[in-house]
Amino acid sequence: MDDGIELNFAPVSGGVAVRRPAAPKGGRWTDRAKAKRAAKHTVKPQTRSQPVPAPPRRQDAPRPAPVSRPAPPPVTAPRPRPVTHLPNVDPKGKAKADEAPISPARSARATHAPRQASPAPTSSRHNAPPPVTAAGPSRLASAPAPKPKGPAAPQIISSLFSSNPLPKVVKSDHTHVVGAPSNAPLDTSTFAGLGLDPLLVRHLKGKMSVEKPTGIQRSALPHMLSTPLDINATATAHADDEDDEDDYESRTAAPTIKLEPPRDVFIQSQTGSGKTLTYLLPIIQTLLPLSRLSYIDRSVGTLAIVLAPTRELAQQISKVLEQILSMSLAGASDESHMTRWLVSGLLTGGATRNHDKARLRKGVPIIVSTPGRLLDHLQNTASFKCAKTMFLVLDEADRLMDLGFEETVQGIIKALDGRRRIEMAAENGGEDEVAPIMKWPYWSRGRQTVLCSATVDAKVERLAGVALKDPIVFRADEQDQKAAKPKAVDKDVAAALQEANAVTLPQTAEDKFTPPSQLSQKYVVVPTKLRLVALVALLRSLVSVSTKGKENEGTKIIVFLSSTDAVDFHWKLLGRVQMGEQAQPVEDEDEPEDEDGGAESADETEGDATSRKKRKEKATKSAEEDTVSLKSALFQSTNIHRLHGSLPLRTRMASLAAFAAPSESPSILFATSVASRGLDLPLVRAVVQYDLPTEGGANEYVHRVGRTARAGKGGEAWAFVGPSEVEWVAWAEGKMGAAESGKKVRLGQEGVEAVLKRGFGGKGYEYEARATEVQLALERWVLADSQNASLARKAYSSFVRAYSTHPLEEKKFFHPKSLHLGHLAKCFALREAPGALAASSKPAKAAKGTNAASKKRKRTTQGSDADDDDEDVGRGKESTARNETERRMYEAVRKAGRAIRSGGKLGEFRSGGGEFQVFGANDVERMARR
Ligand SMILES: Nc1ncnc2c1ncn2[C@@H]1O[C@H](COP(=O)(O)OP(=O)(O)OP(=O)(O)O)[C@@H](O)[C@H]1O
Repeated sequence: MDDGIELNFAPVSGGVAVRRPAAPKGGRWTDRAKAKRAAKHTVKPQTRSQPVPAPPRRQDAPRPAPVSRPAPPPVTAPRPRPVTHLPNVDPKGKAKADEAPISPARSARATHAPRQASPAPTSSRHNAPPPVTAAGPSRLASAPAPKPKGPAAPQIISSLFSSNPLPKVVKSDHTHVVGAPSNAPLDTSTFAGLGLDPLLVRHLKGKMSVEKPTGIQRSALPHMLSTPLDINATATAHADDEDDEDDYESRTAAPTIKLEPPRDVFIQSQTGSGKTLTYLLPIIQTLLPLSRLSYIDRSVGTLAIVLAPTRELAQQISKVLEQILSMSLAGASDESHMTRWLVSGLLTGGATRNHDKARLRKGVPIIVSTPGRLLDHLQNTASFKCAKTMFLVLDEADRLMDLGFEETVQGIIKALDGRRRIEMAAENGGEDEVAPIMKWPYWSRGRQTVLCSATVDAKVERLAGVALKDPIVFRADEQDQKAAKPKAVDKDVAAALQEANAVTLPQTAEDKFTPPSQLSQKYVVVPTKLRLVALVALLRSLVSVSTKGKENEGTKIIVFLSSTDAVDFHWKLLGRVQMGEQAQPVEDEDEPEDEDGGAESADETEGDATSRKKRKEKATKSAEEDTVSLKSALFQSTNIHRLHGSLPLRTRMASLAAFAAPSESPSILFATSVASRGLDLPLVRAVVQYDLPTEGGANEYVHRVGRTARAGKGGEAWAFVGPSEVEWVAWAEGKMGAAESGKKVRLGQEGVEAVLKRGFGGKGYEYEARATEVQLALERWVLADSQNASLARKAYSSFVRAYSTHPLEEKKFFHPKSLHLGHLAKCFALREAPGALAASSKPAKAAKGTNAASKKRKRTTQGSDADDDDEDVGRGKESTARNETERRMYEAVRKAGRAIRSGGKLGEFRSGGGEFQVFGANDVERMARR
């Protein structure tokens, strides 16, 4: 039957890989043949039109149970024709009417009357599954939960939409307003007026399009630029010695210059307000004049260190630094020659230490580093010269604390102090014993520590206490400047605070976490089982926003998830899913033997087969790890990227670079909180918090939304909120402070129905059929391959685990007991909750368990078909069941359509019927509560 539907999906690409395994060379031919086979399996075609028949050897000697792979789908099973066309969404978010697809299910939907509000409880994480079904509610109440295992057990799945109304937008007395940009450059001052060197002013304007300072720059720069090195005094000292025959002698004889040590600085300002330039410009301006001194070169060692909590952030800061350091030195007011000794270096975990050491030996005047790697070099690299360090910057202080770097930072400070003492002592005496060294004239200037954070909490104050001495506090706000400028605290108070090892910042409204005023913050209340399709719908409408006329400004969106497993899963799922007739047939795990390998495989033992399988899995994993972008059939010409801390460094960096690169096409980045702090990704138009932060509360929320609406630009933030989590919204609003005093931060609610309609288009309730088709396609993808299924289960388990780690204060919104595990499975494209959840849903203890304990757990769960390590068990049965289930589900949807039509009048629509409203999750829920 042809329903006249045409395909309109972006072709699915195999993804862009960073590197592919090289073709094997040399060695025995058998080794080469094996390697070739492994490589072939690595890059596997995504679909096959027909299952490949198993080799005869396997037919003769069938493998012992358990069955480790699904049987191919029954060829004769009547498969309803799926919707193969999702209309594109126009910039206003409406699907074009003439593109509206037609399918039996959909045409039924298109004619039904609006649904009545049902008195039945709304489907939510709190509530039991909706009881109203075509087959009657009694079935739900009385039917025992189906057993997940065994060929005879029918796989029971739920339809997405029930007769219960979707959560409505709640009318509120307060309005959500988008204000004037609060982190934009100001028109009222100039960099030159703040005391910035004309060379830097020219470079900022000409090469970086930075013309006017932002609020925090205007506030902090005058103080931070006010303690220049007295180069003339040094130069004079040397000029006096000019006649010295031995220049080296004159260098060692340089006088010590008395300098007022600059006060430490605490910079607190909104995300995207330009804190990076606020501390980098003074460092460069202070060190730049040293370029005029002929005896200064890289061998002077390190003079400034910037610490950032993550590799991505360190790399980003290093890039900004390089950009500034690349400025032209010609045309300086003082005509004396300047040398290019001021270079920067990046030290992060993941890079080779030997490479770092070689650079450190040469000397790196400005270092950007992650804390662990820096401390490592301080402790183990003798050639690391850092005694003269004049600046230490702790960027993203709150993240440094969250990631547990307090002790590392303390260690770094101690090590720097130690090196400084030793070198000063060596200069002051012992010239006879050791080789004479250059005398450093700036010891008296000391080391200035700068601490930056967009948000301040008790942990940050503690770090400030550890790292800062008598700090001066800078904020973008005028009022705060006044309070902070003279002296943050008087001497006695400072002494007391120092003793207490804490710095207390002046209490103002700013102590609340302040998001940029121009940011449009929205939330949508989504029933758990609709989460995945609602995400697809939202992303479809966001990427469809036209960026015509703006060259290389394709929309960029970041989606935050709670675990690395969830990131991997959603990236792969949405990047690889295929729609309609393209949909994935079940993959036959057993590849036909390669001709070359035939002779060898005749002797192959079970052990060989196992190791071959392992090799194959390893090769696949490695190729997967290297892939940085995928193209999805769900979002036209959109690149999909991912970022999390478990990816190899090269993939993390490549993913980030690919996402950040200017491009015509839209891009989506699935990320964990690793992307929440400090990352400055241009053109991020929207941030979607699909999983609300499990750590860091409102603070983390503000950092995440701060990835958009930067430096005065607009942006929107979306939060997915479960029906049982709605009170979180008011709580989060209460934690945030508005940039303009007297105002409150409000999140505006958008209806889930509106989101679905915008994303899937169509008239009336057509979006339901389209959402259902998308859901089924996603579920098919999961079931098509054991690795996909494993990924889905892991993501599911990790979600539950992460969910239970919400801090006590937030437990009232995010209690694991309120999770409806059956519905939750749906949003991981699983048709039922994985049985292993009983073990994995006691997260706190299980996750913290010892290795031995986890090994024991693994052992005890072996053989269970839900265990990740043993996922293949029973897959064949599962596969057969899924096809049968899918067929029945389509049939039920069709029947609903027929019933509506046959009455000759519009009937009340009930999506799905009978079994499709029944969930098999009760048992699992009970297990999870144990
Ligand atoms: N004066 C300025 N004029 C225009 N753009 C600026 C100015 N200062 C900084 N920017 C730009 O604003 C963006 C955000 O800057 P930056 O990353 O330093 O913000 P931040 O305050 O450190 O944010 P976060 O707290 O999120 O780390 C960058 O792209 C930067 O180039």
